[in-house]
Amino acid sequence: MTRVKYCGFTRLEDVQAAAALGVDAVGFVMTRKSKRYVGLEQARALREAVPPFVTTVVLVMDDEPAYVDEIVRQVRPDMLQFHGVETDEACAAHGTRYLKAIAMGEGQGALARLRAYPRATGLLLDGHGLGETGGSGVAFDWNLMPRDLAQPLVLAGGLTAANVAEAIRVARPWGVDLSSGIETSPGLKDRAKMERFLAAVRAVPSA
Ligand SMILES: O=C(O)c1ccccc1N[C@@H]1O[C@H](COP(=O)(O)O)[C@@H](O)[C@H]1O
Repeated sequence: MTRVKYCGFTRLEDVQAAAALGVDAVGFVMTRKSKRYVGLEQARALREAVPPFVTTVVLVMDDEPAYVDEIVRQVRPDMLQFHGVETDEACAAHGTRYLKAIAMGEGQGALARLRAYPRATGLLLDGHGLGETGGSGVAFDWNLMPRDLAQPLVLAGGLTAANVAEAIRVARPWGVDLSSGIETSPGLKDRAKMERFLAAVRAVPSA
C-alpha cells in the first residue's frame, strides 16, 4: 500500500478532515520562503489537532539551524523535511528523523545527490529544479525514480487524483506527497480533492 502525506496545511479544519479521511502524514511548511508558511504559534495549534498514528512533518528550506531547533522544541514534529541544499550532517544535527527532498527537475544530474544523505529516514523526489522552491505543482519524469536505493522513496511534484495511479505504476514509490493537487488556493485544502486523491491511491492494486 502506498503511504500518503498531505503538505502545507494552514487551517485546523483541514488537518482534522485529512486525518478523518485516513491520511498517513500531514506537513506544515515553516520556511518563510513559502506561500504556505505557518509560524510557531500556528504550527503548535495545528500539531495539537493531529491524532495518534498520524505522522507530523515540518518542512524547512535552508533555514537557520537555531530556528529549526526552535521548531523541534516548540512544535515537536515526528519528522523534519529539508527542501534546500542542506548537507546530511546539517539535516541530522537537530536530533529528529528527517526526509531530504531531492530536486529532480534537472533529471540525471539529481541522481548523484540521492546518495548524499545516508542518515535520511527517507528521500523525497520532487519535480522542481535545484535552487527553485517546491510546492508549485511541477512533475518530473517518473521513469527516473531509482530502484537501487536502500531508503524508502517518496514521490512528489504535481500529483493529483487524476495522475497518481499512473505515477505509482511507473515509479513504485514507498509513499506520495503533495500540496497543490488538493488545494483551492495555496494553503487552503479542499476536502473533496483530499478524498478523491486517497481513493485514487487506494484503488491501485498492491505490487
Ligand atoms: O508547499 C510549499 O509551499 C513548499 C515550499 C518550499 C518547498 C517545498 C514545498 N512543498 C513541497 O513540494 C512538494 C510538491 O508539491 P506540489 O504537490 O507539487 O505542490 C511537496 O513535497 C510539498 O511538501
